[in-house]
Amino acid sequence: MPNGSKKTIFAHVDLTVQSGEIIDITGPSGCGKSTLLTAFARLNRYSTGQLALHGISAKQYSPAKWRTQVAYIPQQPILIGETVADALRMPFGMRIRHPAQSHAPNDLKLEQLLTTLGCADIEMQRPIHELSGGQAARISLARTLLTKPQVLLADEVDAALDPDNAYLVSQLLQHIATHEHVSIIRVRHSADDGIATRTLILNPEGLHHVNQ
Ligand SMILES: Nc1ncnc2c1ncn2[C@@H]1O[C@H](COP(=O)(O)OP(=O)(O)OP(=O)(O)O)[C@@H](O)[C@H]1O
Repeated sequence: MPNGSKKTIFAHVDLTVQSGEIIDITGPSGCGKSTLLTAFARLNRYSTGQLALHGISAKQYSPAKWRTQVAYIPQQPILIGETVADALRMPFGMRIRHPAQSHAPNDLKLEQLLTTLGCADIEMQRPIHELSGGQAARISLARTLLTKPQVLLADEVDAALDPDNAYLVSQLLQHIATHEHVSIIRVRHSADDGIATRTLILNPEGLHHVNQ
């Protein structure tokens, strides 16, 4: 707050997520959904609480190591480099890497990944500034998947997409959850796309079930 005072947006959030689950978090604008996802990713310095992955406390991880396992994907994809291939390989040039990232994948491997993920329509040498919003969103997801996170935090990643591209992104997320056993937590405002295993609503008292 401007005068230095503090305001609690929500409290008492208690959430356990299984491998391969897709959890949707909804709630009115400003209730703290993005704040919650950034807290899970240890990107929010104002949040307090306890996080663990497979029972191992987040305190055992450096923030950077934690984020290789618990990856936050913002609504607006940030792709770095000139081509799709550059953007996909970007994490492999970073100083802090997951062991799975020690070798940058070659072109063949990247092409196989894009095909597997239903992104074969996006050529590897395509300049990233020529990608549509939907294509950029899918490349952003593919890049994150290459680093083999265990949890994906997707912050309204389909909000700005047309129905066809939103459908492709939703299919991609379902594929990741089913075949890679990645746990996915999505913040969404859009209509139910049928892939969530649970939908939770965030309010000042915590997370509550909407369905089931
Ligand atoms: N850096 C900040 N400084 C002060 N207040 C902030 C900051 N970031 C967010 N807030 C406040 O925290 C609250 C939660 O914001 P957050 O973006 O998490 O909400 P949200 O539920 O994701 O909203 P939306 O659905 O509109 O994206 C809001 O009241 C917002 O004004």
